[in-house]
Amino acid sequence: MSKKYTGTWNSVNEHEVPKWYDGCKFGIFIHWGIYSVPAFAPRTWELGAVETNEEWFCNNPYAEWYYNSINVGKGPSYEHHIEKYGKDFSYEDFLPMWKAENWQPQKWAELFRKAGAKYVVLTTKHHDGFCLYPSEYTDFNCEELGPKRDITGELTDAVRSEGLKMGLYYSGLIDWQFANDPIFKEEDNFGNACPTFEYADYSYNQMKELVDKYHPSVFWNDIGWPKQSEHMMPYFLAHYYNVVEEGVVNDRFNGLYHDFSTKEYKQGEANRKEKWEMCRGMGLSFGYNENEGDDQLISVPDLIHLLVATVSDNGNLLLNIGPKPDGTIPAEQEKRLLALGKWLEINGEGIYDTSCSAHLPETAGDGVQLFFTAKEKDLYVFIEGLSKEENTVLIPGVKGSAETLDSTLNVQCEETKEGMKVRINGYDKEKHIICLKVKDGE
Ligand SMILES: C[C@@H]1N[C@H](CNC(=O)c2cc3ccccc3o2)[C@@H](O)[C@H](O)[C@@H]1O
Repeated sequence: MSKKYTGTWNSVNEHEVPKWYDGCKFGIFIHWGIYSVPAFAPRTWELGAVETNEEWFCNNPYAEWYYNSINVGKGPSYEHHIEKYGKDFSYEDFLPMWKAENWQPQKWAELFRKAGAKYVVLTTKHHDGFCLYPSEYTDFNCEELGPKRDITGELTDAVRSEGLKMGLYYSGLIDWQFANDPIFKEEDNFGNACPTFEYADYSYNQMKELVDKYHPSVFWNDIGWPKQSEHMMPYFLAHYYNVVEEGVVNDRFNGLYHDFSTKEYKQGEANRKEKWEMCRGMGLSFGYNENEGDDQLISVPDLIHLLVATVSDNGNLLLNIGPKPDGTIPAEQEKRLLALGKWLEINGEGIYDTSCSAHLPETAGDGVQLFFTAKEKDLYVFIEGLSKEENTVLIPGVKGSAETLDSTLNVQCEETKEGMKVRINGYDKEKHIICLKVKDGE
């Protein structure tokens, strides 16, 4: 019998992070919207690498911020818009160009499964206020306009038919249909956006209709929660957990509450003592950016490193894809998803359903890095930075014997007083990071 929550902080604070979320480790984020039509942003910085001041907002690398990037009236996106579309072409004029004519949600869901992802998070309403579902509270939605399909409903069905969990993203505190002054600095962004009770009611009702219509396993709120409805938060959470027993929420509700904390590119702190999630695009943008071709996206080795380093530190990786307006996924993004899936087919036992090991990451000499995960008493050792076919690596403080998850590798172990010395034969760089299993090694 599932617990019943009441609309009090005491009640909802009893909620625990469900095991499924911790065990999944890898999800797919999807930013798809009107902004996918212009698909333009300058390639500047990773969030968190520089101050989010006027220079950031006038050279925003996030293509999904196109509305604001032209609204600020200066910078590369503004100039691009004037040159390519002209001063009189509005953001909403892109809507008829978003046809999703080649969109096959089942193909997306199959690709996410092959990538080794276990959950998906789709933008249902980003900052531009356009809803990717038939909301009862606005006609500015994708059933009435643009694709003229229930994108959220169709993708939710496809994702669940492939055995993955479905999560929904909602821009809780920025909605340029309600407040569209150009944003030049953080304070405009988080503190003063949408300061009306009308918006607080609207967003509360939309968040509830998303829960009631789609029963999302993850409610991924962004930016913040309207101050005028902060007192309603326990009621929202109680309703969500009563309707979706396995539900989880992130930490972007004005710091009032979270099941898991988040990082975004270089912004945010991760504390391995609590569950956290890293989200980022494959380039510098979440929305599709035509300026980001194969050479500008994160490499496969760096992607595998990011997943291993995140999971070994008690995190999940929520990796974003930015689809094209016709509903196809850019080939350079698909290529990386399939490469990650191939690696996980061999090494996933050391990733999925593991917990943080007592062993901290460390270097093992010759540029070799070690990362650890655990599954009950078993220890998994990830070895990064091998370069030769034959390698000897010392794993400090680890006893017993190890087997490799990659059956094409040959591993011999020797116990020394410093730890386990392993000889690895058959390595090649296409294997990237390898994983050893040490029975009862944790
Ligand atoms: C997933 C991305 N989120 C961006 C907004 N980011 C945040 O609100 C944010 C980033 C962040 C990092 C650490 C802790 C909290 C945080 O909040 C949002 O502006 C982007 O367009 C994209 O949707």
